[in-house]
Amino acid sequence: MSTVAANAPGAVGGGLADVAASEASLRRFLHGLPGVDAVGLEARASSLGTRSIKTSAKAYAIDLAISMIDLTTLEGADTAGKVRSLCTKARHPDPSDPGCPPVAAVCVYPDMVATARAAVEGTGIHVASVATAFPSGRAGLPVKLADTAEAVAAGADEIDMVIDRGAFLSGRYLQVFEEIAAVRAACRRTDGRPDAHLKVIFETGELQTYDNVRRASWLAMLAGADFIKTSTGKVAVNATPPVTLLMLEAVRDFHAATGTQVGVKPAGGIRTTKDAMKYLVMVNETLGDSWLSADWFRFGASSLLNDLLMQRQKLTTGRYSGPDYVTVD
Ligand SMILES: O=C[C@H](O)COP(=O)(O)O
Repeated sequence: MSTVAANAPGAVGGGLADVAASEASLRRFLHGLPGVDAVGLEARASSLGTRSIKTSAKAYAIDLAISMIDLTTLEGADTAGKVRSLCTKARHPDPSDPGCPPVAAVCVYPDMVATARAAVEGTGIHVASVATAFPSGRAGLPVKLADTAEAVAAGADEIDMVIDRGAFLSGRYLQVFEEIAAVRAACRRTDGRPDAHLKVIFETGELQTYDNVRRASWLAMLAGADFIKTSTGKVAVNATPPVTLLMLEAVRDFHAATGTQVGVKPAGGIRTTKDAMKYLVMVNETLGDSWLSADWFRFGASSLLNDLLMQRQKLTTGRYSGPDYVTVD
């Protein structure tokens, strides 16, 4: 068992269920996690990024990466037409090749969920929606729960919530825990359809330290997150390999301590096939095969799909078709 898992109360008989019994116990637990060795973490992330994937392994990895994309549009200027065209692309990323897999999900604002739902109905592609006053998280809990409920009622399969970074950085961990648990409860449905899955976004570019990323990961998983997600894509620093590796390791340790499997979604700024391959190597090396599917790993990205399609075409035909081959986002 890893150092973190060995340090977890569940692993030493204390019971993880009691960790959030009070602000003091939650703080004691989160601050009792081992400090992150930044040099070691960055070296590990960098060495995993040098692995080369070629030929048939590359073809497999490109299709896997496509199938793991949450194809995203999160702009103030989004229209129903733009969302419908995103959904068309999500269903048939390469219209000339029926063998090209669809993406995992489309990710939109809550008011666009109904449009997206209608456009992907029956395809198996999920509709994900950002909620809880995305991207800042600056609203009271009733507003955040209404935001979530609107998206779930309109047919979202997945909710991507942002944490209150102000509360987290002020050390009000129980408030963040309770907010996540309340949003998790708002993801439930009473009409027999499966509950929406909850992805918890940390906005790691605002969390200041690797130690905080490790604490946020454990906090979110303890509160019931189905996935932990790095970023909104709306700040200067979004997903990075070291931060994602740290979150993968937290997921591994949480699984060792509790038996619960949690997914990971790096998001923001992932634009090239080369980058996507690095992330897949990290998942494989840290968590293994069981996480190498869209059920447990996603890329949150608006333009990565285009580069994957260009590389896919290159492998199939031996030449690049150029950016005009893929549809403009
Ligand atoms: O969650 C996904 C991000 O908002 C997309 O970011 P991106 O446009 O940098 O790919």
